[in-house]
Amino acid sequence: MTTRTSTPATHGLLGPAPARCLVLCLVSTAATGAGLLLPAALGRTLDLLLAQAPAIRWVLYCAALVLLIALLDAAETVLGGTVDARTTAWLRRRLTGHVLAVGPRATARFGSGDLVARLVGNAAQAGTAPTARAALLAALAGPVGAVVALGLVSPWLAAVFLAGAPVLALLLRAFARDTRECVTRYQEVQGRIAQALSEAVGGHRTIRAAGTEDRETARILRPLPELSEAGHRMWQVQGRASGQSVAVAPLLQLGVVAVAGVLLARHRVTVGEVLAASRYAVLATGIGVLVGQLAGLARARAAAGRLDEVLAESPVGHGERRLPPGPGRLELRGVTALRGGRAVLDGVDLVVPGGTTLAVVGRSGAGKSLLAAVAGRLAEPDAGEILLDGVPLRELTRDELRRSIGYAFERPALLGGTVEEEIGLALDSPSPARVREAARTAQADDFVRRLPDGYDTLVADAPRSGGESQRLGLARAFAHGGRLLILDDALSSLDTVTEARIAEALVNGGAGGTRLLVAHRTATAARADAVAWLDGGRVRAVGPHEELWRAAEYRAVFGSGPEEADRSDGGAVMSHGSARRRARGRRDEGGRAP
Ligand SMILES: Nc1ncnc2c1ncn2[C@@H]1O[C@H](COP(=O)(O)OP(=O)(O)OP(=O)(O)O)[C@@H](O)[C@H]1O
Repeated sequence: MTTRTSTPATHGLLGPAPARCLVLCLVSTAATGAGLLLPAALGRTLDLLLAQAPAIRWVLYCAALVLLIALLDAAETVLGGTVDARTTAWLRRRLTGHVLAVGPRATARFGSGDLVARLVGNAAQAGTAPTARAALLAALAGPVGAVVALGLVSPWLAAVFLAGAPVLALLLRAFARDTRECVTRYQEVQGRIAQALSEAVGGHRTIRAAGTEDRETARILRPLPELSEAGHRMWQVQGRASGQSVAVAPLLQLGVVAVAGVLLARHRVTVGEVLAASRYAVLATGIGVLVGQLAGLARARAAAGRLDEVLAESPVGHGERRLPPGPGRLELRGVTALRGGRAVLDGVDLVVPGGTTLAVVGRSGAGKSLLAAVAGRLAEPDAGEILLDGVPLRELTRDELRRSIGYAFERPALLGGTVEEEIGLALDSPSPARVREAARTAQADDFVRRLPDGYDTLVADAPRSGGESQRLGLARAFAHGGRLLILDDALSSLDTVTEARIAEALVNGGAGGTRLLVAHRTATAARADAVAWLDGGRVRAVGPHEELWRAAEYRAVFGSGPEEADRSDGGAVMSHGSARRRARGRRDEGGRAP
């Protein structure tokens, strides 16, 4: 079985565009190098001018260096921007693909709002990591080069600086640690706010209906004080580091210049070298630049850490096998699925012969939807096996699995594009004829034709009721045409006439293959070849609906009391064969509950 392993979001030190990042490092370091040459050139020029020697060449050198620094800075800005953009795009692509490969587990663990915050905000921050590293490298090269240059002017000058350097190093270390802590907290609180906001946006009708807008606003923004505290702490840490550096750096610069003055008095250095030394002392103590770069890197690394948490969720693995030719026989062997610490499905054994329809019924919470999810590998069982035509689903390739099993849900997600594209979503090259045929089977053709642009109407511009959305979802499942079709309560919003027509088309082969229907209506159960009665996560009985109907507890699943059962013997309680015949002749009765 193949599983993808996750590599960190930061993708090594150079990110996903290593060549560009390397060029950026070189350009940044070259700019720093040019900045280091400038004081030496200025000192030399000053010495020549003081000695009234020809200095034009050195003046030109200085001008060329200034021009070079400006050009390198510009190149650094452009390269940095493109590396940031490419890295961010790469991270977003990778994260999006990973979240979809992990499936509902990712949303269950992080929440959709928090995931969006990570994909949008944190990916952009983490995308700056390679440039932040390059900038820090160049920023470090400045002080290191400046100390070397001081040593070249006079070892005494370097010694003065190095005596005070440990204090600066300690300051930077404490700053990096504190910044990482508060930035991580800040981003985590932002994620919580995003999560609460996404819940509120999803439930805005409920909030409006309950008139709890103010309470909801307060709930979304409840973490604001925490966010503010983390933000203030961030500024405090930065301010303290800058303040301390302001106190320490000038003392070191003063020390260097004082020693340079003494050396000048003893004719050990020239006036130009004193000028150069004073500039190198400023460069060597350039902690302010380092503070900024370190803060940027801390933000990027904290954000990358949040992306790594998502990447650590392992995606669903798939096998290498394909299905042999077959009718679509579905078999569940000892399937157990635990949710919230309890067995929602408990040792389920079930066989759906190829080409037949099985209705799954049971009280609310009996585990029907989980069974439907597990049967098509939208969810994983904790024990047991699910086989399609004798092959365990987990051994199938992803494409084979999705090609073979179609789904329709109670509330289908319509993902954008036109109605035509939506119905043909699962097909590589959906033909208009197939899309229209599926829409007709799903009783969706009429209302789609009435849309402003018919099948070319954008889903977002297609006003539709819950039942119409359900029919589009059904059309999508019918167009799919796999050997197994799973309908999880996908007829629940339809009027009884429409439901009867679709159910009729389903069981009479309009959709082909084997069908597993989660059903709440007796009429649907009556049409199926067999019914699996699920009770507390176990299969209580499997048989034709009219046989099961004799049990009062089975009738109670549909909310039918004994009197209703007595009245029902000419209604939905009939052999599935007779149900089909009746449905064909008197479709308007198809959905009537007994
Ligand atoms: N991720 C989960 N964590 C905890 N419990 C869960 C989870 N998913 C499902 N359950 C529980 O499993 C039980 C079965 O859920 P399921 O949706 O399969 O029921 P159902 O039979 O389809 O119900 P209904 O007819 O109301 O749709 C429920 O009690 C539900 O709360």
